[in-house]
Amino acid sequence: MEGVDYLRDERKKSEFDVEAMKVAWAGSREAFQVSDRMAKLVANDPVFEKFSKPTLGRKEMFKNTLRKAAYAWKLINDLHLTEEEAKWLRHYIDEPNYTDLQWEMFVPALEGQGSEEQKRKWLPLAQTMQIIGTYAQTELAHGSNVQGLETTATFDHETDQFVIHSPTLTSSKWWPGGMAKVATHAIVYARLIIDGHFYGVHGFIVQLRSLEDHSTLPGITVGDIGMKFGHGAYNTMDNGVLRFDRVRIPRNQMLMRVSQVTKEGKYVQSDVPRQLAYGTMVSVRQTIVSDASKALSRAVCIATRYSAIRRQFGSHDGGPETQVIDYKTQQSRLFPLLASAFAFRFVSEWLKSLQTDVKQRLEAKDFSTLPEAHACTAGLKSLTTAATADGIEECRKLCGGHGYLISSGLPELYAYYVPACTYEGENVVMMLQVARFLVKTVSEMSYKQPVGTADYLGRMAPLMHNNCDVQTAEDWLNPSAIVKAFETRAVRMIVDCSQRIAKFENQEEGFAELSTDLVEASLAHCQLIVVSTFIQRLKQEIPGKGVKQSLEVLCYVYALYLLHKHQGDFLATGYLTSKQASLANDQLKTLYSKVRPNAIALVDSFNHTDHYLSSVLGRYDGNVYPKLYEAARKDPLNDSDIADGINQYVQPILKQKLHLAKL
Ligand SMILES: CCCCCCC/C=C/C(=O)SCCNC(=O)CCNC(=O)[C@H](O)C(C)(C)COP(=O)(O)OP(=O)(O)OC[C@H]1O[C@@H](n2cnc3c(N)ncnc32)[C@H](O)[C@@H]1OP(=O)(O)O
Ligand SMILES: Cc1cc2nc3c(=O)[nH]c(=O)nc-3n(C[C@H](O)[C@H](O)[C@H](O)COP(=O)(O)OP(=O)(O)OC[C@H]3O[C@@H](n4cnc5c(N)ncnc54)[C@H](O)[C@@H]3O)c2cc1C
Repeated sequence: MEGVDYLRDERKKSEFDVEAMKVAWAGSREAFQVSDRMAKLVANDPVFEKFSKPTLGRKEMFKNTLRKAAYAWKLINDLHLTEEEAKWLRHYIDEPNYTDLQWEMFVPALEGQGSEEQKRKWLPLAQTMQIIGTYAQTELAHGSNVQGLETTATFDHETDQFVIHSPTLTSSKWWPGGMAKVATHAIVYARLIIDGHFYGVHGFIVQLRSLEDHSTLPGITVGDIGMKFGHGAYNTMDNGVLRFDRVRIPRNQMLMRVSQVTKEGKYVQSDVPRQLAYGTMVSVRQTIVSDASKALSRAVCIATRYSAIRRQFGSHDGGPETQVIDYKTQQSRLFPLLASAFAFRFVSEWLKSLQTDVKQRLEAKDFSTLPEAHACTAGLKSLTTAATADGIEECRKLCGGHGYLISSGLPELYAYYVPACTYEGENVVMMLQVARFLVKTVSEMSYKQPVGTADYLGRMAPLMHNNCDVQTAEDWLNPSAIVKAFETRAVRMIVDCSQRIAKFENQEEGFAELSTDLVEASLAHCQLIVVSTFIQRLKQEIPGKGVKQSLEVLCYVYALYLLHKHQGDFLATGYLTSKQASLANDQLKTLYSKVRPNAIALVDSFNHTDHYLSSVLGRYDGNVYPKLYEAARKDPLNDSDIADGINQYVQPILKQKLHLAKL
């Protein structure tokens, strides 16, 4: 039998309706149809082929990406694609480029931080790509600490302008995507100075390049920061360095929704919280959570299909060897990742609805849920990107040696994905923001009832004293037993930290001293959110034969895998006995055997095209070995029998007339 037959047989084992599961994964039939249509559009268009990428040099690679982006823009216009369709189209092209910054950061920053007048002027230009923008916040010496940025924007009364300046080498803007070669404009974050007084960091719209000939404008020095991790991966993006030598911009190019500077040089703070100036980061963090499920599902799809095809050991009397997916160890590494992909998918949907709610409230000047939204996006960004980056690497290992080949799709995916742990808020720094929110919530509880994702903190008294009542492995197949375990673990970890911080005279010092424990407590809180969201999702109607049941199994896998992985926390906080933890692990193993027959159908439900996967190991048809051969044959080293350099450097060695005795 060949891989093709193995996958065909696997698909027959499925116990649920795959087409209905595709809809459950996508969120709705409409969402499925849009993403499916765009995936096929990209996969079937030769302009978007990506197999040649690993053999291209940086300049060719960059130019090729520009070509694809231009073609995509033409398609978007010619086919009158909706915003949603255009988003999916760009996603499936699968090459980081300047348009990511344009649509994910530049436009949202204008929308979220611009005044009505500014939006009227700048948004149409950006939305029609008459200007191309980037988000220039990070500097050589400061990324996480936004208030530490050094670039200055000094108000000049006489000319009614701001003077944007990079006073030091370390104030050079460093990292912004699309900035080195493409962007014509940037939203530059700089310290506002009026009459010698500092007014904190604000965003300013600054033109970098001529709209006539694309040359850099006077006072601007801009370039690329150099190659990044991996060969292809993020190197299609021109991350840039930028310096200003007293560049002047009109006063009305400071983003003025949150605060304004008048003609007289008066600083006016609107009646909105200053944190709204960080709003772009919050909205992108939500997108990053959604992207985590896409990247993880992609790696899991490759590793699962290949694990069903790959056979090692266990052959008796010349019979077939064991499919590696049947090894319990393979299942215990792979299936939690499969479950995590679904968990991240559902939590990202929930986070999106939370954001929509916050946006509506902000418009009505209700800022009460802003801290929670910040904590949720920061924490879930951190949790999902860390787990996805680790998960992709685990999938590579699950594919053995072939996983290390570029043609497996996994090394490129990993190199492309890992910076998500750093950009848009370094993961530990983000978890500390969650910790700040939790500690503050606990400290305010005597007069303010916690709500939303923190409401369980309001049930502190019972949660601090109850014990788990699970007695058999089956008892763990109970959503309320699971939620209670996760709530109790989180509450006890948070309260423990809060109590220890309270003993410090200086609370900030206490926070710093306990930061390692605080990060763990924040992770426990965020895991509770993911687990609860998965459980809540299952309470909704989910049509299709066996779909809900399969998702229930995955939900339990996700929760009990976390419980097993972090059993130290669960035991240390005293809620579980070691017997109960061990019963959870027994149940987990039973659940793996329920996932097993559905594994291939579950990864088919992601609806990933072969183009998107770009993996010989993850091919839908399972025709792995012949295609591995074919991909290898295409390597430039195989163009000729005698490679360049052999005659020059190898033959002379071979032809030496040295005698062994003389060596
Ligand atoms: C999917 C497409 C991908 C596109 C490509 C991605 C390209 C990448 C782009 C980038 O990376 S852009 C640069 C991103 N940079 C960051 O994310 C920087 C991270 N740092 C920060 O966000 C902040 O500086 C900080 C770490 C949150 C600290 O901020 P600051 O020092 O100003 O504040 P604090 O004094 O700590 O906090 C004050 C107060 O405000 C709360 N808060 C902080 N941020 C927010 C927010 N975004 N929304 C609401 N509230 C916020 C914070 O918790 C404090 O609250 P209290 O404790 O006072 O209640
Ligand atoms: C691929 C890529 C694309 C990017 N694109 C953009 C872009 O378009 N625009 C833009 O403006 N920026 C961009 N960035 C920059 C990115 O946002 C920053 O790198 C990120 O915010 C992290 O900041 P940093 O580099 O200063 O890390 P640092 O803060 O220097 O982190 C270094 C270490 O210090 C630790 N640390 C820092 N502060 C604390 C603390 N308070 N407590 C405990 N530990 C701490 C961190 O956990 C980390 O381990 C990009 C970065 C990458 C990698």
